[in-house]
Amino acid sequence: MAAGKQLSGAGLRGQVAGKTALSTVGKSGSGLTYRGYDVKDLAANCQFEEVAYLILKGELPNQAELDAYKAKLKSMRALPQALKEVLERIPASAHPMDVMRTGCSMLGNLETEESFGQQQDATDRMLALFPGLINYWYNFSHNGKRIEVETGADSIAEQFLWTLHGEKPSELHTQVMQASLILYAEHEFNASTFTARVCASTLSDMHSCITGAIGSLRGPLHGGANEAAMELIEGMNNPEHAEETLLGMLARKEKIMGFGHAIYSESDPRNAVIKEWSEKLAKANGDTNLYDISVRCEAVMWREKKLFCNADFFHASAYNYMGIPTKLFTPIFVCSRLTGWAAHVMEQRADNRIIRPSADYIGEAPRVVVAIADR
Ligand SMILES: CC(=O)SCCNC(=O)CCNC(=O)[C@H](O)C(C)(C)COP(=O)(O)OP(=O)(O)OC[C@H]1O[C@@H](n2cnc3c(N)ncnc32)[C@H](O)[C@@H]1OP(=O)(O)O
Ligand SMILES: O=C([O-])CC(=O)C(=O)O
Repeated sequence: MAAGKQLSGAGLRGQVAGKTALSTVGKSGSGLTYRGYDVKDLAANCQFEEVAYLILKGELPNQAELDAYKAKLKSMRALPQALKEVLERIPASAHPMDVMRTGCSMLGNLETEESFGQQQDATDRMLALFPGLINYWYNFSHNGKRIEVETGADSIAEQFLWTLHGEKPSELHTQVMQASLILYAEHEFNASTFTARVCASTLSDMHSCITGAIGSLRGPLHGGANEAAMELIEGMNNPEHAEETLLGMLARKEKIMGFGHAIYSESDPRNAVIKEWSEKLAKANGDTNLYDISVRCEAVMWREKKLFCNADFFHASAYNYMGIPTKLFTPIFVCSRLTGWAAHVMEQRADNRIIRPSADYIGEAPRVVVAIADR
């Protein structure tokens, strides 16, 4: 269990709900490790596929294993025709997280996981296909274009940006996306992962577990916070306006998205990494205003409330600098957290008991049914 923050009360906070060998969160108030490796070390030295391999299989791959894994994923990018047809029927007004949820569920109809022996292949297929899935829908519904998802992209990071923008991304953008996917990959018993594990505990199939997890991640208190943070900062003209806006919101007791965390007490270790990339992108773009606004928000929130940026806050400006539409922010989180979700499903299956907690009853005392004519 994570330690560091006072954890008690509603929302199952502080209650151990199972065991995991996948990650530790907030052990010393701020740390995050995947299978024993510090997330900052991984983000500085690895590609996302190495980290996905680590989370799913237990160890970092050697070069030959990584090459084979990337080649496998590359060969699994094509979208089935029936899935394309479903995506083409979803309107442009739909939320992309609903598109992800439907796309994942449809894939489960077309390529059903028939036995647990197929769990790794089912996961790899989703890892390979999700970036193309969301960007196929986005380009078709917004620009009337049927894109080619079998690109020459070398990695999942490159594949996402390539299928979105229709061209090979810059080295800088690919690097940022690699880091971002690594930072979001795994986080112990967060709401969406716990959803996946509850579903897995009934011995359900992988696509059902992931579809449920996508629904949980969608909310603004969880993954949806990166989009909500963007909507907040894009309404701020400059750092002074940012300060004024936040003070007003705090006075009205409004929640500021992208700040605070259920487990961390001092800081979110992912923030420093994505903040640094956001600054680099700002400088490369020759316009640091959005970054400067974000930095001021961070200072005001700490000064006023001792609330720190979580992983989502500086992702907003970083993604925006890369020309990613705001409503696609949370689907990127899906493309990454899929690794953690699937690994938790596998871990749950390996030592399963159906998850079925109890409730304190607070309803009516026992009573008898009164005939309908007498009510
Ligand atoms: C990838 C992720 O999913 S990271 C999380 C993304 N979510 C967000 O950024 C949404 C904004 N943040 C929040 O809503 C919360 O901080 C959560 C949901 C992340 C954690 O919730 P909790 O564990 O219940 O928060 P916590 O117990 O630390 O809250 C303590 C107090 O700070 C307040 N608080 C916490 N976060 C914020 C915030 N972002 N803005 C304003 N006040 C806040 C709470 O309302 C609470 O006040 P109260 O005691 O008067 O009721
Ligand atoms: O752990 C949590 O509560 C939220 C989460 O998934 C994350 O921060 O990545």
